[in-house]
Amino acid sequence: MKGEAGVDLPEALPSGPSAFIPIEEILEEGPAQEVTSDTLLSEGRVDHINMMMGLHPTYLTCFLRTQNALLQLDGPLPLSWRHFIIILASARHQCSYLVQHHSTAFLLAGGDESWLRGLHCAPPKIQHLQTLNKLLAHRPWIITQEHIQELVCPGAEARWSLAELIQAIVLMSHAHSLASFVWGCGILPEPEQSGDQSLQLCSPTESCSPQDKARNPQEWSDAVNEVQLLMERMMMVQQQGEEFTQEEMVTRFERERTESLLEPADVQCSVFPDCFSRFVVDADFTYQDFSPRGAQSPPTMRAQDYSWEDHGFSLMNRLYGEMAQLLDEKFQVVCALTYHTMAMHSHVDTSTLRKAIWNYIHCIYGIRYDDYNYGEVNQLLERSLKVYVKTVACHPEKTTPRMYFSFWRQFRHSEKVHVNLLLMEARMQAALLYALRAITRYMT
Ligand SMILES: CC(C)C[C@H](N)C(=O)O
Repeated sequence: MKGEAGVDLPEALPSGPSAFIPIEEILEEGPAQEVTSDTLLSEGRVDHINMMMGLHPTYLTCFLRTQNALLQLDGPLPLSWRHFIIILASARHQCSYLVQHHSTAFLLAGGDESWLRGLHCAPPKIQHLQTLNKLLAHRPWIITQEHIQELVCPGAEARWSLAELIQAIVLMSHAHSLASFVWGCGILPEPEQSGDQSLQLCSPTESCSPQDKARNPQEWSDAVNEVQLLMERMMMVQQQGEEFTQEEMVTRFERERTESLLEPADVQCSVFPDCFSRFVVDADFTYQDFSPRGAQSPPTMRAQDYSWEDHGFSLMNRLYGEMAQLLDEKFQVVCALTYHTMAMHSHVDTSTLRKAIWNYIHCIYGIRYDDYNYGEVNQLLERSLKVYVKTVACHPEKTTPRMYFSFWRQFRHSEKVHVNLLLMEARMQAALLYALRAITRYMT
């Protein structure tokens, strides 16, 4: 940018709720008024996360209901503990927004200030959650009944009851997925958080101006054609009546899974700033892809062997009934969410596309649906979208503005936020399924 004297002026730092989405577009698109009136009054004000989710009010309502039940209603864990668990979980994804917000809430709930010096200052019982926190965040498929047993077995020092443990598990996976949302939407610190320099450094400060989006006529018409092409593919997928053998279906799943290994290569752990490392043990432990079909490849979880609807829900219902209902509703709402729009088009059936996104995330987490043809993922999700989805779901802290802007260049921001909702819920469900399966095995 040139000033009057032709001197280069620094671009203004992004302000508002998101580094990726101009505030005007959020206010324009979002039915902020409605949302602020009822749901948010209790919160006192609308924070950046809620403003973003407010682009999808139906979802926001059930999200807040769940979050409120988790953090404020009666439950086995003391309120301050719940905030502390969220801090531990969000630190794994270097999410300063959540660490800071819940540090304040922790103190307000009467938490002991010294715990904020680091995990080692918290009681051993909380420290013992570290392993599960780490696995839930990065490789939930490794969780076994032994991990559960170590925490709840009657002989264990500082033992967890199953009721407490299930609440802690929901809190951790809630925080991990919310960290994905924060990074995926480029959520900026709240005004009162900005003062803390050490945390500010860890937030997405780089932003892209709208000019970075396709603006010249050629690029624009390419973009329009891309949407057209995608819609044609969606129609094709819907009409395909072809039947494939089970073997072919498995091969297609494996192909997607293996190809996803080739996505973001730069996943080496960068420096872990101190504001997070004090809450994290074994910081180098991150998402590790399944090795391509071979010796150590962990077995796929087949959805018909363990699914939320048939297995996870009923176990959770026994151990933490209100939460099971709330989560179930949230999953249903997010899966059904549609405005029948695609960028500049309306009256479109987008179910195949939304399903492909959901199933792709489960595929990255090793969950396979027997009756789903993974060829559809390949036909409907362009490479830049896959890169973005995989990064936000597995390594959210590596999300860059470039990734956000490169996929679906002609779609609305609210549609990209919609992708993030699918992403965070699919991720949360995947992690919960593995944890619940381990509890089932422990109990039987
Ligand atoms: C994620 C988006 C493509 C969703 C689409 N706008 C719909 O309303 O269904």
